[in-house]
Amino acid sequence: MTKPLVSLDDFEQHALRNLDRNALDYYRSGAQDMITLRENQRAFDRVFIRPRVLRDVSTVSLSTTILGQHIASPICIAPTAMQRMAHPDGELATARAAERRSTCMVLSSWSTTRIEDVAVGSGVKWLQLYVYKDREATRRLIERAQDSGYTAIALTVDTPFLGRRLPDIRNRFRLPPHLTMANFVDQGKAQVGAADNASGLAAYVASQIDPTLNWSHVQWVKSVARIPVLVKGILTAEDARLAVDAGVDGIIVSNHGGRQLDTVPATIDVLEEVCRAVDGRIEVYLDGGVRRGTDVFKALALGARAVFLGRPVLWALNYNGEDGVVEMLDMINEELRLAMSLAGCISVTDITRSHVTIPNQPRL
Ligand SMILES: Cc1cc2nc3c(=O)[nH]c(=O)nc-3n(C[C@H](O)[C@H](O)[C@H](O)COP(=O)(O)O)c2cc1C
Ligand SMILES: CCCCCCC(=O)C(=O)O
Repeated sequence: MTKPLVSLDDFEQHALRNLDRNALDYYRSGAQDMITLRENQRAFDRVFIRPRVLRDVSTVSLSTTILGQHIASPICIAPTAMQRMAHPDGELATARAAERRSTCMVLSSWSTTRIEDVAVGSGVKWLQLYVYKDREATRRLIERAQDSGYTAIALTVDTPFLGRRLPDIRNRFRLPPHLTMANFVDQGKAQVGAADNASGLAAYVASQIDPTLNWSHVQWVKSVARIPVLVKGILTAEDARLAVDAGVDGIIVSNHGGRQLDTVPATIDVLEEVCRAVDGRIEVYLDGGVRRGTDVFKALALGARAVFLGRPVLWALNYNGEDGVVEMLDMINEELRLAMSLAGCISVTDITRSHVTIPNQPRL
């Protein structure tokens, strides 16, 4: 008899046995020594919950809103590239699972399924954006997303160059030839082939992505988009203030899952700093290392409106496609519901700073 999966880590263990080396290493790795990658998860263990008791938790609701749109839970899906390496149904399966659980999915610019094909059903969808050297190609992505019903653009700001991911260099990472970066098929930018002594991805980024990325690009994206624009990849109070000044609609506190600059802090360690700088003027979200309902609870207590899951979605896709992602979302949502119940919170707005403590850390 097969053992039931009981935690998000079990989905990863399945993928470790099941995925080919090229895809597994690409999905799993972080940059350089992977210090930030490990910290993202470990840092949650240094935050402790201060539960309140005797508060009638017979009915607990996880529902909330992001940018004014209703979602059933503050656990959403981060953009991850090339999901059809994990399962043949790739991004379409993820979108259907997100819709079944009434949560938000952010589609990567680098999806292996077209923006229009993922725009199925009525689920909340945002498009993650990379700024190409070819500005018209970038403009077309924004326009295609808004024409297809996506309700926000998440501009990734931490990737003017690709982080150095050693396993991908060793493997000479390439996108399997039966797959494409589907949004770019008509523009000759859809293949990521093997490169000599390098990750094919790093070579692609160096040739296509605009390394001059700066705040004027944020203004440009805002001028093209008729939908809200967020910045993904903010880690400091200084940049959070600049983001508010730039008029963006939200910030995703993210270190790209530890895949860009190694040794930057864990996201949960900088969340409060960013939230204080923002001071409620726009919504702040977090991704990176969220694997438990208690992690979600801690992020909400420290100021996040919602959190986004990256790798767990890929492991769940690989495990069982759309149903696998639903199973994974149900698991972490039930963990959150239990954490809220045992901490005396019946709605996400009940979760406050007073529900967590970080021993040995001076309060900001
Ligand atoms: C395989 C993989 C691909 C990713 N692709 C993208 C991407 O295309 N765009 C982006 O902004 N972030 C991308 N990310 C970063 C995620 O959006 C997110 O920041 C990160 O995975 C969160 O950390 P977690 O994996 O620990 O949950 C990717 C992450 C992984 C693991
Ligand atoms: C412009 C950088 C592209 C990176 C592609 C996907 C990604 O974000 C990753 O982490 O891998």
